[in-house]
Amino acid sequence: MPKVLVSDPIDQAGIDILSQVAQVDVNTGLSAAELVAIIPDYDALMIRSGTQVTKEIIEAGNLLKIIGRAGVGVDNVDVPAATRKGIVVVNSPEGNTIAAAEHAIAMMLSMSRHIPEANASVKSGKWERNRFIGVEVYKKTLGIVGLGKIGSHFAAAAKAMGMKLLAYDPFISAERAEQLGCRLVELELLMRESDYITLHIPKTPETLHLINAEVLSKMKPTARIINCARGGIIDEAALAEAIKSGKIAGAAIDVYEHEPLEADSPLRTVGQNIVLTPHLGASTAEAQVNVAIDVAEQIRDVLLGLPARSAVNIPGIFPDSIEKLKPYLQLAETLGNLVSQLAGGRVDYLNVQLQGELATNQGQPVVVAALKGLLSQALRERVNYVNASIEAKERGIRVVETRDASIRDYTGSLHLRAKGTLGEHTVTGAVLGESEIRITSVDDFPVNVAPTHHMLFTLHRDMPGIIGRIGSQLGSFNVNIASMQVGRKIVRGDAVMVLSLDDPLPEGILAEIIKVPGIRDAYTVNL
Ligand SMILES: NC(=O)c1ccc[n+]([C@@H]2O[C@H](COP(=O)([O-])OP(=O)(O)OC[C@H]3O[C@@H](n4cnc5c(N)ncnc54)[C@H](O)[C@@H]3O)[C@@H](O)[C@H]2O)c1
Ligand SMILES: O=C(O)[C@H](O)COP(=O)(O)O
Repeated sequence: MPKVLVSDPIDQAGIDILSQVAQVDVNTGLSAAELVAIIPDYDALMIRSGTQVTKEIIEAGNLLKIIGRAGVGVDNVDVPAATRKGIVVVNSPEGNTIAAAEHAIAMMLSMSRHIPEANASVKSGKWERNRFIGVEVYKKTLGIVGLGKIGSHFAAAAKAMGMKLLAYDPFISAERAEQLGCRLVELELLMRESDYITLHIPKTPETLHLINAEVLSKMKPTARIINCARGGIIDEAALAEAIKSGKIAGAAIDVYEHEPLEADSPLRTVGQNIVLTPHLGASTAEAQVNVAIDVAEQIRDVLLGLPARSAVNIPGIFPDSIEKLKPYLQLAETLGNLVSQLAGGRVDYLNVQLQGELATNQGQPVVVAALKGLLSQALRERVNYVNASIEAKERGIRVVETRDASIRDYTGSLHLRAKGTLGEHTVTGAVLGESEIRITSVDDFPVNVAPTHHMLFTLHRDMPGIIGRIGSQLGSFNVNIASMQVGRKIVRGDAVMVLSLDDPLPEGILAEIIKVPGIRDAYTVNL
């Protein structure tokens, strides 16, 4: 039974799903060294934002197949290191969207009406009505930085509260922003014109300290900023200084550059114009059930050998297309493996052509599958859908994807051309019915054969007696032929022979086959 380590608090709903297929160990609060020590025993790791999944932990995880982040942000996972090791990283992109947006809205209103201090004041026995005069958000301008899932939900609620909306998001079209009632502007204008600024962007090298002293200095002295996205997007020292010096009116912060927030953080000294919560954006009962189920299901699927629907490091495989593409991924992998053996291993060029109906599909997953097959002879089980592209790049394989929807020999077909130490070779394949894979051409000679474990391909002159001679040769080595097919373009010209064998070809027999008169070349292939 596979083993799953759960190293952050996860809702029981997720544990129950995992327990059906794995031994689940919940062990929270581990140090990095403790994790490095125990991770070699585990096939999967399930986390929230509390566990820093470093390169050292990933490298120690020799059985690890998947890291599941029960939430959105994967900035606490060294994703490149996981990709390199072929470990799929999944998250729950939508499970806590509403929770995070509602928390940001709550932070905006709390800060505007001094709710945290008023609450503390009443609980301490006071009745200070004049001390807590707030401001309204109605008719104020809200600047949303990052108009993705959470930013969009905030926009809808803010619009309903009568706010005017600006948005900065270089990856969103003006039309989309308009649909959400936002005017898309540059960051500087947003900082200058907004009364409230709310951040909903990922933490990346580009967004680290995006909101620094200079950017804060553009804000109105009456403006307030909310960060329920990620710590580190705002420079905390600069923020504390801007509020203390009256350059801006206040801030509401849920996330910090270092979590838990250090005891001596400058943010703790700002006083009443800042509202701080301990990373509670996703902490609702509903969101925790959503993310736990979402990620546990993906871990379960990957442990069962099925694809994950929200993998962050498998390029371009979208959940709704996985089912439809599955037989073509298998076809691409088989053809990649076949063409690499025909081309003699060390391939330096691969062209993947999607033909017919397949040409209208996402190409990237098919290309990745072809690369996985291509590299499988060299890397065996070390190559998978996660690291195939990186491994190919590192080996200097030039990969070109082309499409030709006009080729209609089959509903959809795939043509691979590879150049390696044995020259350039091509193979084509198609899927018949639901999932039957066929090799439909080899070096542009038409055939129609199902791939099998042990195969022999020959290039020969189409002349009488040659098939018999090959059959006798194989017979003399006690190799049984399961099926045989010849493909030719013209009578008595060149032809290919494709034989499926029940046994692997013994050492030395290929050299004998090549000696048969009329045989130009012969290749053994193990799929
Ligand atoms: N506080 C919490 O507990 C909590 C909960 C959930 C999510 N989050 C965080 O909220 C953030 C947003 O999550 P989401 O689900 O809306 O993500 P999302 O991917 O749907 O949206 C992010 C948006 O940011 C935009 N963006 C990326 N780089 C940008 C840049 N440099 N400048 C401006 N815009 C940029 C993207 O185009 C996208 O539209 C993430 O950082 C996530 O980790 C925090
Ligand atoms: O990115 C997220 O999903 C949030 O930051 C939530 O983090 P958490 O799971 O640790 O609450």
